[in-house]
Amino acid sequence: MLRSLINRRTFSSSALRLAAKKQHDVVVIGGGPGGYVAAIKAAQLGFDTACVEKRGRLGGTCLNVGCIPSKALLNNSHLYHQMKSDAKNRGIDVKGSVEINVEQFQKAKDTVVKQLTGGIEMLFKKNGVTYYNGNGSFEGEHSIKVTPVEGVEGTVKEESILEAKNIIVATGSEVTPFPGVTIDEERIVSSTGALSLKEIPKRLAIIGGGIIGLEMGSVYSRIGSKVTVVEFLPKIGASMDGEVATSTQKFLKKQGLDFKLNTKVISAERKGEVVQIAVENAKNGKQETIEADVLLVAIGRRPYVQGLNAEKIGLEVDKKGRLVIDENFSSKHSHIKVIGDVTFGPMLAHKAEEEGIAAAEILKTGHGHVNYNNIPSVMYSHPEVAWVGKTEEQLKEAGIKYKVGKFPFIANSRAKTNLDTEGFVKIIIDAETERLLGAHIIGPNAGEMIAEAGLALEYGASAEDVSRTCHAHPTLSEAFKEACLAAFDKPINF
Ligand SMILES: Cc1cc2nc3c(=O)[nH]c(=O)nc-3n(C[C@H](O)[C@H](O)[C@H](O)COP(=O)(O)OP(=O)(O)OC[C@H]3O[C@@H](n4cnc5c(N)ncnc54)[C@H](O)[C@@H]3O)c2cc1C
Ligand SMILES: NC(=O)c1ccc[n+]([C@@H]2O[C@H](COP(=O)([O-])OP(=O)(O)OC[C@H]3O[C@@H](n4cnc5c(N)ncnc54)[C@H](O)[C@@H]3O)[C@@H](O)[C@H]2O)c1
Repeated sequence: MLRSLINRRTFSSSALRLAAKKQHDVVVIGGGPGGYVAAIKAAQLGFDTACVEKRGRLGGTCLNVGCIPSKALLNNSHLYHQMKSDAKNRGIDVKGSVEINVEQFQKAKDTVVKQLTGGIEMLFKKNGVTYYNGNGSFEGEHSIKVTPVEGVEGTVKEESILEAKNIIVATGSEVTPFPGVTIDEERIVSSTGALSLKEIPKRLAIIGGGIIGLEMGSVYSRIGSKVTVVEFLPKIGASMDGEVATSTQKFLKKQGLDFKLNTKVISAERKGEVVQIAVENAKNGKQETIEADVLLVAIGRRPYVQGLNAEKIGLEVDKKGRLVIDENFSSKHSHIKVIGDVTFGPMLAHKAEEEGIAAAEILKTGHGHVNYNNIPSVMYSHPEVAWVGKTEEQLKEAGIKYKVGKFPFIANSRAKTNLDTEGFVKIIIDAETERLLGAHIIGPNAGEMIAEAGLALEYGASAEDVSRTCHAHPTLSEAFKEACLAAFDKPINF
């Protein structure tokens, strides 16, 4: 009896020792741009940090099925399109035909995804972050259960409990389903399926003229699909400035995309190898059926909390399914922070990353900051569309007086040299102080140029401050300087 008691004691103390091994200062659930950045920052700030990720690869939606693979397809489809339709004009004679090799097109994308996701594992090792390849769920306010995920390579072999002083939830988002439409990722696809099509569809229909619809529409239109975008609203481009959205639609139309705005999808059904989409014009009630080889459903994304067991500790969820937090990213339990797509704000990788850094800093110092007025958006079409700060519509609604300066790329020497002159820079400044309030760019490399606007906004620069800053010649960014000049005075070159 005594012996078995002693044995039991020995067992329970060794069990305690095991549990002690799995204690961490910070446990991050989710290894996307929000979670992995938060984990690295927390480790750099001196916390013993762990990150739990269930998909078997770090990097989240962004690196695996989002930003990175879509940009690979966008870049390579643009090159193909240029070689095919623009090379001759530039004095490049292509002998023989230019063809898309779908297998290699996909492989090039998969290679970069593998390299970048593997790179995060290396960064974890370098910064001392412990990586648990499994599902994380709440067992208690300070404990996370890690369980193996069936079918996932390298998943943990057995269940374990992590005790954490602090927890950061970064479980991201998933595709919003269209009621009544079954996604089979073959003929009716989400963005994930659209990134891995084995054949180029002759006809691609897209529900949703937001960023995913327009980026994927650009890819497939360039490589030969007839693309039709069905959008419920009178404008495309989700949160784009109205004038910019109209111009964007024009250049995409010129590239061959068809748009059905103010149009409601009534049903969509796969019939063998064809998808039939019944739509109705919201203005005149006219109904028609669109046939497509592939239908992409891209009507937005919704927060993802499946398998998290958030209800066990009473984490609050709002009507849109977002985990509710205060201005310090705190849930109702102040040691549990929430960041990225699973909570409020734009669903963007760089927004999630900023929050990851700020949340880790708050844990360390009590202070951390994200400027939600200065989160850039980029659509990686060609030309690119990028914007930051306020749109004209927002300023009108807020009753703020403003002035606008515009400069077209047709008057920019670098754009002309590159035979790439579509678009303009539009700067919005406060009518009185002339401080930058917003910048909206359609043009080559707009996504890089928008960083200058971000810096100007962050430091409260006026249009004159920017225009008095020497910009190299000949560069596209001179168009940004000229638009600033135009906003408070007159441009030089137009
Ligand atoms: C096609 C597409 C293109 C995009 N392009 C861009 C772009 O160009 N630029 C941009 O800024 N944004 C882009 N986005 C949006 C961007 O991907 C997201 O905003 C970003 O990934 C959000 O980061 P996150 O860390 O909040 O969530 P996610 O990246 O979704 O990561 C969350 C991770 O948590 C894991 N997880 C969830 N629950 C658990 C659990 N219980 N246990 C363990 N792990 C869990 C998930 O497996 C996932 O890997 C794109 C999205 C899509 C779909
Ligand atoms: N380059 C980038 O930064 C990038 C690229 C891709 C995705 N993302 C992010 O991913 C998220 C999801 O992208 P998304 O394009 O799916 O969403 P989105 O919110 O950008 O656009 C969805 C579009 O679908 C329309 N829509 C909604 N319901 C509809 C219906 N029933 N019928 C027709 N149209 C309908 C909306 O009006 C909107 O224009 C976004 O938050 C976006 O910021 C970013």
